[in-house]
Amino acid sequence: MRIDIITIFPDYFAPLELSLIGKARAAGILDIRLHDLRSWTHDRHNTVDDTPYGGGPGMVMKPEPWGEALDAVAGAPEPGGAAGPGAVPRLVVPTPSGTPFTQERAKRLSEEPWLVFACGRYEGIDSRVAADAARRMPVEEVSIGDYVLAGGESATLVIVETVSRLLPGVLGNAESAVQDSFAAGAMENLLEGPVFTKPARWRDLEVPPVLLSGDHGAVDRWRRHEALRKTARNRPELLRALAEGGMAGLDRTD
Ligand SMILES: COC(=O)c1ccnc(N)c1
Repeated sequence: MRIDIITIFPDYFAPLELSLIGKARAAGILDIRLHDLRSWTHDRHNTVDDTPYGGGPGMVMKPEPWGEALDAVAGAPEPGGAAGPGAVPRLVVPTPSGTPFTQERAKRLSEEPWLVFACGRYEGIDSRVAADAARRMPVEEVSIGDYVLAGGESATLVIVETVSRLLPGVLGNAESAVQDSFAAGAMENLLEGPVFTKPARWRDLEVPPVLLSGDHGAVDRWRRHEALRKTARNRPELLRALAEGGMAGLDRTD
C-alpha cells in the first residue's frame, strides 16, 4: 500500500518511522511519503491560509496550494510503484465534520492500494479543494470522534496506524487482529475482555484458572463471556447492535 500525507508539519509523522509501521516500511509492505504543503506556495511567506469569506474567527486554508499539491502527489503513479499502474488514490480528509472512523472502515481502507491524506489546520481547508479532487478520485471526510483537534495530523496518525496493522505481514503471527475489539466476525461490536500473562500469581492476584486449564473450548467461552460483560459495562449501546445482528442471524432461513 502506498500512503501519501500532505501537511504543513511533516515532522509530526516521525512516529511512523518506529515499531510495526517502521518495520513494514523497511519491508516494503508500506510506502509512506510525506509532503510539506508549503512546497506548493510561491510567495515569500509561504502562505497557506487566509481569512474566511463571510467573516468569523480563525483562518481557512487556501485552495491554490492544495490544488497544486494534489495534482503533483495524486496524479499518475510512477511506473512500478506500490500503487500499481493507472491506480487512482482515495483522498482521506480527517475532519470533525466527517463520517465516523470505525474498525470496519479501517478494514475497508486497508484493502485500497493507495491513500492520500490531506491534513487540514486552522478552521479547515477551503471546501472547493475536496470538490475539485472529487472530479478525479474518491474523497472521504473522516472523523475519529466527537471532538476537535488543532489539526488533522493526529487523526491521520490514528487512521494510518489502525489501517496499517491490518495489512498482511504487518502484525507478526503472535499478534492477530482477529481477536481485536470490534474486529469483524466473533468480536464484531464486542470489546476485548481482560488479558493476562506470567506470572500466574502477582501481588496476591491470581490469573483466572480457566486460562491455565488447557481447555480451549472453555477458554473461548470464558473470553466471550468476559467480552460481553466488558461491552455491557463500557458500551451497552454496542450490545443492542449485537442483539439486532444476532436476531437477524436467528431469523435467517437459509
Ligand atoms: C482538524 O481535524 C480535526 O480536528 C479532527 C479530524 C478528525 N477527527 C476529529 N474528531 C477531529
